[in-house]
Amino acid sequence: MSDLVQTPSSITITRPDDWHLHLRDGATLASVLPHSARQFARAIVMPNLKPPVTTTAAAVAYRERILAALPQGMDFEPLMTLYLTNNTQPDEIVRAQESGIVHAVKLYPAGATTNSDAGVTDLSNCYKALEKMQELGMPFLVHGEVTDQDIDLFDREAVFIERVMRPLRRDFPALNIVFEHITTKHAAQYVAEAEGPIAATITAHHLLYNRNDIFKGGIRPHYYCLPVLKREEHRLALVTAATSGDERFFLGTDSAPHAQGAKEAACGCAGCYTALHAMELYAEAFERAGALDKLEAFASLNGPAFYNLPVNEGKITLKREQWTLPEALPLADQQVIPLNAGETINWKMV
Ligand SMILES: NC(=O)N[C@@H](CC(=O)O)C(=O)O
Ligand SMILES: [Zn+2]
Ligand SMILES: [Zn+2]
Repeated sequence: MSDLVQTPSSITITRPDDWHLHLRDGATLASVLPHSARQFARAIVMPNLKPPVTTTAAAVAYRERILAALPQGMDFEPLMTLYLTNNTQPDEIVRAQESGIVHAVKLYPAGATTNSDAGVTDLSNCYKALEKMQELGMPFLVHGEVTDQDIDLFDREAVFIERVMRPLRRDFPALNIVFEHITTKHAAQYVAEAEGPIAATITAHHLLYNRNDIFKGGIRPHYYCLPVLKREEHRLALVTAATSGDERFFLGTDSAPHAQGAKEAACGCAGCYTALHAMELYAEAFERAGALDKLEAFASLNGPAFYNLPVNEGKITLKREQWTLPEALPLADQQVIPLNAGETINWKMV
């Protein structure tokens, strides 16, 4: 008798959601939105536009632009977020909560990542707003990296846990927190073991790749994102967390479109574009871990439970079928190079 587990040729799960997505705005939004709307029923939409989405009024207007850009016949619900600044007032949190369309507030430590210049320089500036969020049950989404230039780039997430996350959670033990796009064994372990309301999103690329992939045969800018890919031991810890069934871990693609020229540059932007084929990449990662049976919890059930939203009604099917990704996709009047451009992958969403 063989103990080899046969991979199923297809898998059908509840329609998934993307709990961390960059849709941008204008013509770029129109280019990328159909990809996400095909893959996901809903998405937590990141507010790091230029200028950032710092008010409920701006979030309402942005949501309307997203819905206006949605092709006829597609069914997709954008879940809006506010960009926290040093000056965000508790009143703004109340307005956000009352709007019914803002589902979270996002922390960008100033200078940590793309369009974070208006971000928070010190969380102590935000304690009134955080108190209000805790009181109202408004989730706080955290880009968890310190920005000190004297901290090694690869250590910034682990240092953030000690310097920012622990004090934050000590001072606001009932605040609902999502540690966004975790990349280290330190973050995975911290989230799995912490007491109180905390969860984490994990991208497909952090489940599939490690930092060697950024430098395979030369520098590969399309594998550069923040937080940057880490060592293999960290990737393995993320796979263990995602496939554990622990409801604290759920799907967030962090698909982040940048024009080809902005990535293939002397100072290239951070962000991987996976909106076209995200579920296929997650299926690949879960299959390799022998855990396809855990994909539905991670992609479709754990996120709604954390955000206190209903689970989607529809289903999607992923087939074991090879297909080749395009070399490039239109992005406004330029193009975006998707992750895995020109490569053949093993799963296909029907
Ligand atoms: N992840 C990235 O590398 N980039 C994101 C910003 C972010 O999520 O930190 C972007 O907006 O391009
Ligand atoms: Zn981020
Ligand atoms: Zn992001």
